[in-house]
Amino acid sequence: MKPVHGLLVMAYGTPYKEEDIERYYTHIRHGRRPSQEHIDDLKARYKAIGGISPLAEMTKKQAEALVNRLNEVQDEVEYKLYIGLKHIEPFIEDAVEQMVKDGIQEAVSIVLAPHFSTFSIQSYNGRAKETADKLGGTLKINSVEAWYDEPKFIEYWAQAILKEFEKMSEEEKEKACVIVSNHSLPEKIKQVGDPYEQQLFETARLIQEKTGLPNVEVGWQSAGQTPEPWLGPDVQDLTRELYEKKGYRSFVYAPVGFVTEHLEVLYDNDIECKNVCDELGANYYRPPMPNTHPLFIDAMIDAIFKMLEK
Ligand SMILES: CC1=C(CCC(=O)O)c2cc3nc(cc4[nH]c(cc5[nH]c(cc1n2)c(C)c5CCC(=O)O)c(CCC(=O)O)c4C)C(CCC(=O)O)=C3C
Ligand SMILES: [Fe+2]
Repeated sequence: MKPVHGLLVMAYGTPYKEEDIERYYTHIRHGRRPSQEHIDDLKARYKAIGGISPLAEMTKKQAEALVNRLNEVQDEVEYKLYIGLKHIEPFIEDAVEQMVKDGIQEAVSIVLAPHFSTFSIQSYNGRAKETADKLGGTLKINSVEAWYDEPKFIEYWAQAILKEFEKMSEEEKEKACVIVSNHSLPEKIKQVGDPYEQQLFETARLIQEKTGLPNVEVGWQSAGQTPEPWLGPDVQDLTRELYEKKGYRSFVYAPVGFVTEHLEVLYDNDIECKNVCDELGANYYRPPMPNTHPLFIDAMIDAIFKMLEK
């Protein structure tokens, strides 16, 4: 009999129905209830993308694709899937507790976000390990930290971006640029040597190398509503600036820090960035997100094996 190990797949989580929005937002704000105005604003954004986000469903599909593939490509261990979410049930703690209850002694964990940050990946992995320790330390979790430079991940985006360029005439291509982006974070992360910003630059560099496209820019999106400075330039401001200063007339948005068509992509890119393009009279393109694309699933599989071999 093969030993059974856990595969802990962690993701952000999303409200399952409208009534969940308030407690979900409160959890994101570390238990501080957002103002009614902020809640109404968030409700309106979910409404604008069709009521709820496809994220819950897609996280499940991605996690299932990952465990199936992991059990297909190796024969030594039987991996059992556990899903743990950051801001809604099943929480990361629930998933780890279930693994311990099931008698799992070893697990691999991966977050469905490519870039490491103390704000994101570190807090996911930290919560998982703390829970395992609290429950007696019988469960060892080996965590993948980042996979922003995995060749198959870059290949996915390169192919997806080039497919958008195929829709353009030669003339349009000359005035087109790619905007590679990730979720903004407070600028103060740089003071603790957080690699988040550099990792996005590296993803963009690798995509540029793979596609051979001349115009690749980096931006940040979906910044929070606080007075402190956030990483910039914001993708909307950047679009205006590139239109004016570099004369670009077509924009291909690649929000590579995300892996699914969810709120930040369907609203912040497909509505807000599209509005800026419409206003400028520029063309808007946004390739499909990785979702369960085999190249994407295999990129995470490669990251898991590299981590286990270390
Ligand atoms: C780094 C990062 C990622 C990427 C890495 C990862 O995936 O972990 C990410 C992803 C996501 N963020 C998401 C949703 C939200 N994030 C918020 C707010 C915030 N995110 C932050 C950071 C991140 N977030 C921060 C520092 C805040 C401000 C908190 C504050 O106010 O102090 C808010 C509050 C309202 C607003 O600000 O828009 C919402 C609704 C969804 C789900 C979308 C859906 O449901 O489809 C996803 C995938
Ligand atoms: Fe967020």
